Amino acid sequence: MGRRRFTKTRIVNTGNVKDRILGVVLCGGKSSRMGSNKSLLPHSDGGRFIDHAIDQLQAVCAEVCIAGAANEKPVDLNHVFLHDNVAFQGPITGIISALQYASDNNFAACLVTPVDMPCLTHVHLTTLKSVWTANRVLTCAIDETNRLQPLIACYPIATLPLLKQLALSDDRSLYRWIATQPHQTVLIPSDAARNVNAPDDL
Ligand SMILES: Nc1nc2c(ncn2[C@@H]2O[C@H](COP(=O)(O)OP(=O)(O)OP(=O)(O)O)[C@@H](O)[C@H]2O)c(=O)[nH]1
Repeated sequence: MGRRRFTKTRIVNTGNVKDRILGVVLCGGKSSRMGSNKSLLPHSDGGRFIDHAIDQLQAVCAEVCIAGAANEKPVDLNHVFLHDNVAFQGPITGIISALQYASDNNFAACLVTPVDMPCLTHVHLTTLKSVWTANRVLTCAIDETNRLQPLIACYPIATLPLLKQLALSDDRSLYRWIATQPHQTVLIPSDAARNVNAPDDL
């Protein structure tokens, strides 16, 4: 009798390709509290944080890219890597680069996730995507404490000029900005939105 081979379950892209959503993993920043690049931390599923984030987005998006600083690109990944045009200006820089790339390549929106939320899965992203698809307005996760999670969100291409303006303004808070915009929210468990910032969070 032959030995049974166990292979990692492949997540199938069940999304409608016509939706043309670009998945974006935000992996820039200083990781100063962690003291090392959070993208490369080992995930309990066997890969690294960045592999986990890519896998989850790949399940729901037509294409996945990575947005970060030039020196952060893991050499083994073939995904499009969008370099921040200004270093360490926060995640808004990565979202703007991704929306620009999405606009140039005929995508309708960017589904953004941070690299440092290891419990966020394609199940949450599928819900976010279906709510986006229903109305096609800025769609942002909220956790169980009712807090907006701007780094788990679907940004339509039309938000690109607005975000460019925001990046130049005195208050660059995505959190406060989204609250002023037409948007819809999707409830996700607080555990899914728990981010890992420091070694003690692991
Ligand atoms: N592309 C890009 N992503 C960023 C940038 N700053 C933070 N991020 C990402 O946004 C998410 C939240 O980052 P934070 O925890 O606020 O910041 P950090 O730089 O990772 O960590 P600290 O230095 O400890 O604050 C993570 O996925 C980061 O990789 C940036 O300047 N550019």
